[in-house]
Amino acid sequence: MMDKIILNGMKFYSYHGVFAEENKLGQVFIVDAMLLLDLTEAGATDVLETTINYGEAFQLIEKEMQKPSKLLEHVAERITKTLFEQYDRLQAVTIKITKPNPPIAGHYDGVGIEIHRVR
Ligand SMILES: Nc1nc2c(c(=O)[nH]1)N=C([C@H](O)[C@@H](O)CO)CN2
Repeated sequence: MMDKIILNGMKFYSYHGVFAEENKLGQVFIVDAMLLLDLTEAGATDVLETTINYGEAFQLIEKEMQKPSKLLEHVAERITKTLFEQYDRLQAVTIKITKPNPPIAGHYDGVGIEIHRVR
């Protein structure tokens, strides 16, 4: 079982979507990220440089969320690519993106996607 760094419920106001109104008005997105890596060394040494700084990971995710895409799948793949490029120690990642208020009539908590990628 792999160790995890978890960033849950990150909220961003962004402009992703297949409809022009979404690209123009924007909406709230919720991102959950799970970074899988070995945390043994950080646990033993108490040194930040032996792990992934989740504050820095947040900023990388925030930067990707600011670049508009049509599909949530594309946003999630961009986030994954950035994290793998930035962190050699990252072995796998799960990214979930939810739109709580998309332009879809009905009652629901949200719609979205989740991807899991292994290096
Ligand atoms: N699999 C997906 N389906 C849809 C997406 C998406 O990103 N992935 N997006 C939309 C619209 O942008 C949505 O916000 C409103 O219908 C539709 N389906």
